[in-house]
Amino acid sequence: MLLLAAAFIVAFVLLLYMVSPLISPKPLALPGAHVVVTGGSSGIGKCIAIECYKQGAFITLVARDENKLLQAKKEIEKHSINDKQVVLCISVDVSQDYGQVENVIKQAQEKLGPVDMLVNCAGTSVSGKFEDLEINYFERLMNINYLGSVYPSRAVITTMKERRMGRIVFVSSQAGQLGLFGFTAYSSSKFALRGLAEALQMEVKPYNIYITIAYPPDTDTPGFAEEKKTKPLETQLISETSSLCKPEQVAKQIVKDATQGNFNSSIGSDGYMLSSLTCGMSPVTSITEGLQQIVTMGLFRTIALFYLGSFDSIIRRCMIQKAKSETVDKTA
Ligand SMILES: NC(=O)C1=CN([C@@H]2O[C@H](COP(=O)(O)OP(=O)(O)OC[C@H]3O[C@@H](n4cnc5c(N)ncnc54)[C@H](OP(=O)(O)O)[C@@H]3O)[C@@H](O)[C@H]2O)C=CC1
Ligand SMILES: CCCCCCCCCCCCCCCC(=O)[C@@H](N)CO
Repeated sequence: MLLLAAAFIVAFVLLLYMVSPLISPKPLALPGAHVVVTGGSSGIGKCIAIECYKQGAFITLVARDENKLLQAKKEIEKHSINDKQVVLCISVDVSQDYGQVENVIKQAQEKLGPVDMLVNCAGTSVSGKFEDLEINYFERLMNINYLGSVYPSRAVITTMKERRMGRIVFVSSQAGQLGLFGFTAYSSSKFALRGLAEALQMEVKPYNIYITIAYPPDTDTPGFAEEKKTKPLETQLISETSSLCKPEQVAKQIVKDATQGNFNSSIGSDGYMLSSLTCGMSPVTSITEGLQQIVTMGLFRTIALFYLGSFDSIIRRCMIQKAKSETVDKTA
């Protein structure tokens, strides 16, 4: 009986591997490709642009501040591998007006040809307790992190579908896989990207277009330095569970996953566990990935329960600490 079950499982796995070419996309060749990176003037976005440029791509950088854009352009151009490569800069706020964003994409396509890969990396974060966050932050983060990814994607999708090729990357966050203390506004805007990515992937897969959603942990960037200034202690302590990454490292992983057409892009062992644990109904891009999810889910849920327990105790300890220092203040 046991033997029969084992034989059945082996046959099943073999069958899966036989159909695997059907679900594994052909990698995108970066040499000569046109890659648009929003938020390409700083941090992770800039490193993604450098990584693509090093592999021979033509780059369009999109962000608001023109000086930062020019600075980044100079830095990226140091990594050229041939004298035909171009870095184009366009200044626009991706979160404001769809018409503006559509124009910018048109300009970029006129100069450097149709977009082969769009990386939506413009984004920002604010942390604080739900009742302390100014109410307009909830709108602002949705505008920048969510709509700021919808607009550029919407502007490139028709041409991608016509050409039967393309890649679109959304940069979410580990805080887009689990909601955590201090991130009521940020986490929701990053979770929204997951819904967008899944729905869009289902629509565009028959057109040979592949979507990647990346979930980086804390990454050492100018944006992160800014965020640290106002981060609640609880958020900081919980976030430290996951290690601090270098933007170059995160960028390399994202570019690799995007060119290969992987739906999920994560980094590190906690990134791997989180992605496996939260895979839900997201598409798989390889049989190995699917099998790993099936086998590890129960184990990772068990580990997750311990993490959740430790997060609760961090929050409780912070509360006690605060209460203590308040009574000291009163008696002083
Ligand atoms: N660093 C981290 O710890 C992590 C970051 N992430 C995500 O990665 C992405 C990049 O983060 P990071 O590199 O730290 O960020 P940075 O703050 O270093 O860079 C953000 C980039 O986005 C641009 N940008 C911001 N708002 C807009 C806008 N409205 N329109 C156009 N461009 C805009 C900025 O340029 P300008 O201001 O000139 O417009 C800049 O180029 C974000 O989406 C972030 O949420 C995810 C997980 C962890
Ligand atoms: C099996 C289960 C494993 C569980 C591991 C849990 C790890 C949780 C850490 C959450 C870190 C959130 C980082 C957000 C980074 C970010 O987006 C901001 N820095 C934006 O600037």
